Amino acid sequence: MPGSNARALEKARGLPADALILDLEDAVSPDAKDAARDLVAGAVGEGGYGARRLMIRINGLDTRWGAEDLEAALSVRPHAILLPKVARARDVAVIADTLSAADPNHPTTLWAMIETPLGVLNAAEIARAPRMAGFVLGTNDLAKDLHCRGRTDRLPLLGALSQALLAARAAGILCIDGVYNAFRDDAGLRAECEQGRDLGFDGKSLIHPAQIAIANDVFAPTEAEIALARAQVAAHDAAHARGEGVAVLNGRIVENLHVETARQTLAKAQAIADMG
Ligand SMILES: CC(C)(COP(=O)(O)OP(=O)(O)OC[C@H]1O[C@@H](n2cnc3c(N)ncnc32)[C@H](O)[C@@H]1OP(=O)(O)O)[C@@H](O)C(=O)NCCC(=O)NCCSC(=O)C[C@H](O)C(=O)O
Ligand SMILES: [Mg+2]
Repeated sequence: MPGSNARALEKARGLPADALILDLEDAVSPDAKDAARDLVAGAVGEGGYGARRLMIRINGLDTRWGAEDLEAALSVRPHAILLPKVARARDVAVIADTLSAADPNHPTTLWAMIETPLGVLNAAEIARAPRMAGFVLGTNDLAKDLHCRGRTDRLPLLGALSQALLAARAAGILCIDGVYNAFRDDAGLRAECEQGRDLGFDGKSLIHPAQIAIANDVFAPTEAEIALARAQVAAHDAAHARGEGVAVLNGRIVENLHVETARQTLAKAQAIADMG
C-alpha cells in the first residue's frame, strides 16, 4: 500500500493479509516522499499490526530518497526491507553491511524486487546475498523493460517468473508473485493466482483489500490437500513401522519426498490457523 495513504496504513491493521508492504517507492509521488517516510515509520513504530509481517519498500539507494528511507526504516525495525529494482547481489550486500554495522543482531531481513532483466539474469546470486529472505516479482516493471505485451496467460513473462523461482528455491528463500493491476476483476485475479500457485509461488502481492480473499483462497491448502497430506504421513509412518521405505496410498507410492511436501502442506495449514 502507498506509504502516503494514512487511511490504508490504518485499515491494514485489520486486513486478513499475512504480510504488508508499506511502500515508499513507486506508489508514492515525488512530492509526497518525505511525508510518506514519516508516516510509515510512525505506523510501524506504533504497531498494532498483530501477526502480520511488516515490510517497508524503500526507494533505491541511487535516488535522492533512498538513504533517508533506509535510515528511517532501520530505526523502526520492520520484519523486512524490500529493495526495488535489485540488479546485482552487491546492491543487497551494501545494505546488509550497513545493517550489520549498525547492529549485528538487527532482526530485519532483506527482500528483493526482481523486476529488471539484469535482476532476473542475476537472480541466483541475489538470492544468496546476505540477509536475503525473499523475492517479490515486479511484473509491471518487467513488462516495461521487456517491451512485451500484456497477455492474460503471461506467456511473455513466464521465463522470468520461472528463473526467479528457480533461484529462490535453490537458495531456500520465499518467492511472491507480482501484482494483478485490474483490482475489480475477480475472475482475472483468481486465474492469475491459480497460475502463480501452479508455478510454485508462495503467495501473491496485492494492491487492494478486495484482492485478499481470493489470494488467500487460492494459496491456502484446500481441505482435500490437507486430508491427503495427513493420509500420506500416516501411510508412510505405518510402512516405516513395518520396515518398509515406501507406502502405497490410493494406488500411488508415497516416499520420503512426498512426506516432506505433505509436512509442508500441514505446516502451512497450521500457520494459517494460527493467524486466526
Ligand atoms: C488502486 C487504489 C488507488 C484504489 O484506491 P481507492 O480508490 O481508495 O479504493 P477504494 O475506495 O475501493 O478503497 C476501499 C478501502 O480500502 C482502502 N484501501 C485502498 N487500497 C488499499 C491498500 N492498498 N491497502 C490498504 N487499504 C487500502 C481505502 O482507503 C478504502 O478504505 P475505507 O475508507 O475504509 O473504505 C489503491 O488501492 C492503491 O493505491 N493501491 C495500491 C497501489 C500500490 O500499492 N502500488 C504499488 C505496488 S504495485 C508495484 O509497485 C508494482 C511493482 O513494483 C511492479 O513493478 O510490478
Ligand atoms: Mg516495480
